[in-house]
Amino acid sequence: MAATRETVLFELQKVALAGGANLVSADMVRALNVENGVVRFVIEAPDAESARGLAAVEAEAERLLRALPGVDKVQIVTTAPAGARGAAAPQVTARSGAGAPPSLTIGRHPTPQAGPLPVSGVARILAIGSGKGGVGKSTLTSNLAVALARQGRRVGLLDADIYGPSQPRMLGLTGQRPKSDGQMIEPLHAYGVTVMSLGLMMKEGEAVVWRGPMLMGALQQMLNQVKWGELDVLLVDLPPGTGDVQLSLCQKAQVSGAIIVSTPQDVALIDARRAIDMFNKLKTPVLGLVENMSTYICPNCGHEAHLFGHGGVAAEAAALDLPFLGEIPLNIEVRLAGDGGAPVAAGDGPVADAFGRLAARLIAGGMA
Ligand SMILES: Nc1ncnc2c1ncn2[C@@H]1O[C@H](COP(=O)(O)OP(=O)(O)OP(=O)(O)O)[C@@H](O)[C@H]1O
Repeated sequence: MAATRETVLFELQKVALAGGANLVSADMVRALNVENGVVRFVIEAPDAESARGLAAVEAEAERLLRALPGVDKVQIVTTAPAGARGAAAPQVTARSGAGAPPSLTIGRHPTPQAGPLPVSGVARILAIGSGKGGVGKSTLTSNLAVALARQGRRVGLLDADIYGPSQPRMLGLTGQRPKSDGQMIEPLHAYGVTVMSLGLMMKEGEAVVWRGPMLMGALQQMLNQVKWGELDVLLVDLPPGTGDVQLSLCQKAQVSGAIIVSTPQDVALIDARRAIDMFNKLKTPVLGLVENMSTYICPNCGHEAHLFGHGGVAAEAAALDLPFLGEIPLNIEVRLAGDGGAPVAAGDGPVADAFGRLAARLIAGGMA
């Protein structure tokens, strides 16, 4: 029997932390990915000092997961957000991956730069963020990119979700490698979208263990050493939360705005608020909110249900005086299509239409 996200989370609930909480109840598990017998996730500690004290917790989590049937490999990265109490510098430690950056030229220290710069040939950069992991930010990014391309826009997608780069899989590019002449990288293309992902520069299953400055350098390279060509819009799929990548992107590139993805539950909305706060502090305009996993329509009987509630994100947008950009239904096709490397927005049907409407709204508003 294959391990699933649910069985993994069940095991992780058994990993106790000091003070009586566990890894799941303390909301420290990020970017959980269970695929082909490999379990990967990030433990996000509140600060570097706590991160250093989590070796026993990591070991216990690894022991429990390895005992699950169908699990061949477990990769855990422990991280603490930049600037958190006790963190002299952004900290990332890893159990696997041996600490070395990828052998390719990606992942170097940043070159000095006065302030945010435009990316040559790219008219707009849109950051797609979320406060919480697993709300469908990567799914939304790939499908929105495809929907925009279908409406005639020249679209690029940069997968900067270093903890769990999923765009190569979602866009059917697994196994393909971009070519590099040592100076510039030739991006890949899928469904009319120009694609680059840090995941494409790493060996399969390799955990990213770069520290803050290294990350900043890698992101700078992704922006400036990739042959993006002429683009109307470059979508950047950010990792969940409010960490180094968000900070680096907004410091290095002239980001036109951020779109925040959330599910309707209160707990996701609380985290979404944090993400909005961060973009405000970074002086990056928040262009609006999108509700994912909104209404569930039963494929058999057409009955509509609101598994995670409905309308929470629209209400939040109104409360924060931000535009509500649209909603994407919860639909099994979205997941199957993403897992199968053929985004649902590339086809026809109600979900593809929902992404089409979102794309049209952004184009009409001059955002894409
Ligand atoms: N509207 C939807 N309907 C059904 N399944 C969805 C929907 N949106 C996303 N999913 C599924 O939910 C899971 C998480 O989505 P995704 O990886 O896009 O989230 P994320 O926010 O990018 O997560 P991470 O924290 O890993 O970056 C995936 O299996 C995806 O296929």
